[in-house]
Amino acid sequence: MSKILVTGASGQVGRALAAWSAGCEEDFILVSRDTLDITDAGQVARFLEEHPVKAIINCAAYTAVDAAEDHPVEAEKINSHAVAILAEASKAYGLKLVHISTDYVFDGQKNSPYLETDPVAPLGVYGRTKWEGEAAMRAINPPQSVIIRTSWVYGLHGNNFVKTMLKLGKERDTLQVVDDQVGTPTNAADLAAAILRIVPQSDHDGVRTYHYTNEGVCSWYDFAKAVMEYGKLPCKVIPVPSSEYPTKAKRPKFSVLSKQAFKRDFKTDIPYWRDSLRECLEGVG
Ligand SMILES: NC(=O)C1=CN([C@@H]2O[C@H](COP(=O)(O)OP(=O)(O)OC[C@H]3O[C@@H](n4cnc5c(N)ncnc54)[C@H](OP(=O)(O)O)[C@@H]3O)[C@@H](O)[C@H]2O)C=CC1
Ligand SMILES: Cc1cn([C@H]2C[C@H](O)[C@@H](COP(=O)(O)OP(=O)(O)O[C@H]3O[C@@H](C)C(=O)[C@@H](O)[C@H]3O)O2)c(=O)[nH]c1=O
Repeated sequence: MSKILVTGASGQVGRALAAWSAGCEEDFILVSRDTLDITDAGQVARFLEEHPVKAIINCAAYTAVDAAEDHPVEAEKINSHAVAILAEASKAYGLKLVHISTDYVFDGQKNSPYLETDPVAPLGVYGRTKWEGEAAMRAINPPQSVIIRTSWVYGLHGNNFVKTMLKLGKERDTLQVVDDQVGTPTNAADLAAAILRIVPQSDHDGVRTYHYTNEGVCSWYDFAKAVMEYGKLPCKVIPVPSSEYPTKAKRPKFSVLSKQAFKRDFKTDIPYWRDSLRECLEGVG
């Protein structure tokens, strides 16, 4: 029976998909980099020759936003070139490719939610290489494929802002967090469920783009405060402007994504970010 291949399966979204796949009727092949390095076209082709795959969900990426500024070649290799490899392979074998992209393709100058059709203008290497990956996939145009852009993903596995806040919240009495960058957190489990809704969709040719995040809007400061509250940590969070928390890579000031297209096409509601965060942190504190 044909299976759904998940690449980058040891990352946080990959692990969330693995958790969902357990209760799913579909068969999955979950592979991490040591089994399938997606930057190696020969390896990808051999893997697809040897395994009965009908769709690929690509969760592999270079996601260290600041480190990418110093390692652009490595980021390009995984976020751009490897996406082209997967797209070519998907086209050659007639497979659907679901690829994940980011709010960091936008520059944050808008003040209403970004639509899938809005122009991109990434501020850093991570966003640029993710955009180049999207562009390569659209140019190759594998059948019935989807780019799903999301933002501020967290879960209890892997590296993410929530895990960082829980760690720092245990170590410190106060923490400064920027309040002039606004977006929407996304629980990796909710994202995994959204991706699994997309996989069977077959009403289009070529590549379609969707935005998917949790509902609502907040700053990183609001997000951090909520982590302390639901994680039952006494740490006081202090709002600061980005100028007081300098980072190697510039982040968008506003990166809220419109989810209207996803909600329309999949006729579904999306959980509010606070509800998903509370649920994720239940029992953690
Ligand atoms: N995290 C976030 O906030 C957001 C993430 N996204 C996108 O979602 C997707 C998943 O992100 P997330 O799960 O958070 O990322 P993680 O960094 O948690 O996981 C990425 C995974 O990719 C693997 N990987 C890296 N290079 C290769 C390679 N050459 N071949 C195979 N696997 C490789 C990594 O393996 P290893 O550990 O061995 O390096 C890691 O397991 C990415 O496309 C990301 O850009 C979009 C918006 C927000
Ligand atoms: C740890 C920390 C961060 N910050 C700021 C820095 C930054 O502006 C913001 C977010 O911090 P991080 O570096 O943890 O998050 P960052 O790596 O920028 O997260 C991004 O990751 C990539 C993969 C994505 O695709 C994006 O959607 C987004 O989730 O919070 C503080 O103000 N105080 C702190 O103590």
